[in-house]
Amino acid sequence: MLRRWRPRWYSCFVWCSFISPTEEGTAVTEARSAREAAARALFAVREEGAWSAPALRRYAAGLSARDAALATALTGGVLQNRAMCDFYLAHFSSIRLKKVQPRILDLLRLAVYQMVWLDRIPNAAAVNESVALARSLCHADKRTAGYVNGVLRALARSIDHLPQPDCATKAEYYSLRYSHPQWLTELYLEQFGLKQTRLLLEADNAPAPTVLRVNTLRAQMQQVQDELAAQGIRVTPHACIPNCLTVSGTGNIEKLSAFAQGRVTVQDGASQMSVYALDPQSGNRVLDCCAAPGGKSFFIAERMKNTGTVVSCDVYGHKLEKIQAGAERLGLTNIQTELQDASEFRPEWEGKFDRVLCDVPCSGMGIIRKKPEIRYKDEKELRGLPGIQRAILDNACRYVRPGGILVYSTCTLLRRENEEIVDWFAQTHPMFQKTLFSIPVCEQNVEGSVTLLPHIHDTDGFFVAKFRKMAYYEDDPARGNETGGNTGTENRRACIGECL
Ligand SMILES: C[S@@+](CC[C@H](N)C(=O)[O-])C[C@H]1O[C@@H](n2cnc3c(N)ncnc32)[C@H](O)[C@@H]1O
Repeated sequence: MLRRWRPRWYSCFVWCSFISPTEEGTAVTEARSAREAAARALFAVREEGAWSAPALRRYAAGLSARDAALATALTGGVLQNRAMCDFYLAHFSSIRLKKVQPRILDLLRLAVYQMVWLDRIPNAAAVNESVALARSLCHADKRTAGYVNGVLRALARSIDHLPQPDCATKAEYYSLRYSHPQWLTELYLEQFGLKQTRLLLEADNAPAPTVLRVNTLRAQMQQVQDELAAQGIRVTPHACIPNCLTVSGTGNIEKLSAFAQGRVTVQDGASQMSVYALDPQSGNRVLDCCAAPGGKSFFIAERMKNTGTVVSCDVYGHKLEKIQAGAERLGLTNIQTELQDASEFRPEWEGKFDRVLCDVPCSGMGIIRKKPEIRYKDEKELRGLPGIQRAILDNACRYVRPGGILVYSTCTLLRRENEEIVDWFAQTHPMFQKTLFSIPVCEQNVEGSVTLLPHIHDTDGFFVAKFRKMAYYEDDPARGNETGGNTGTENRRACIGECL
């Protein structure tokens, strides 16, 4: 029997309020109850591929804070336990789940989650509400409503002796128990082994901390901490990352004066680590080639004390507006946005940047804690990512000046998008050497690359690799060919072999 979890209202609310300030939704019908908001959000995730957090923000807009928190808990709970919900439903349903209307199945899951995982909601309320929602949101006829009622009442009668999973393999069991797709569980087992995989999957279904990074150009950490505490927000300095506060009970962060007036940015610790690895210096010229919505560009610009230039690119024009709005809010004038495909060469940028950050598009499997629906993305659609990542890295490395720094990062944990990419890069670009670096969340120095894990570092799952481009001898004839891209062994022999 699974442990019956108490709803964690408080963490759920934090999760709800984590919504990126730049994510916008279109006008939609506001729900009249927490369960309706949750149901509509689940429909939007499955039918439109929407992110649950902004969908919820839209549907729960007219609800009280308490009901909005319940809607968040229900939506997150179903997404985190969908496979287990289906396992129970399959046991009590007379119809194969594949044959059940998808929206009806969402409503059944919503009820099962309340009945099995939450202990403050009476089973009868969960059943009746789902039947009512089947009528109001799915126009269920008498037969369908009877089916929903029948399945859920049968489950309610067996609530204290529910069936147990009986799986042939660990991958199958973990996949079911933690509701992660089997392909992902298998890859994790291969990469991390049994114990670490279990801890990782568990962490993926746990609430994530909300980290605010203080904009030290505008305020000191203590000042912001006092300001937030005075507003009744639970706030503590981050255990190891400088100028960061871990907060809860914030409500909508965008509405806080500290946020609106640019004293803080919401940024997970992991995301900050690629900037620590990049180590931008005052006066540098930095290229952030996949920059939107801009979190890392902002931190780079702040670390450069608003000097030098950060060229922040994205392939989508509308996303550049988000970077511009964020820079304005934070008072950063050294950010310049450019619409640019990072895999297409800009000759005038060749060798012109002190630092280049490739925070590439990725499968996002490291941020399942914050976006639980990511796990349900179609694996086939993710297979093209390594090709895109290689093309971006292969091109962007050409912009690094000799002696300059190149950082590659992703918010995923899949080896094919991380280690395999940087190993390929190191082999095919001998001008670039993996470099030792230190970051606040790791006690030891990092040798070339690091994978951050939610259950170990209490950050998003993240990967960072750092390279330095070697320089040539002044009198070397090969110097004219210092593109860094596809440099051959001949050129490598001509390198100083040491970083400037
Ligand atoms: C992981 S996100 C970057 C997050 C960003 N660095 C931050 O910290 O806010 C990847 C970004 O790359 C952009 N992107 C995807 N393909 C790209 C390409 N070929 N060239 C440039 N940007 C691209 C996406 O639009 C997305 O905004």
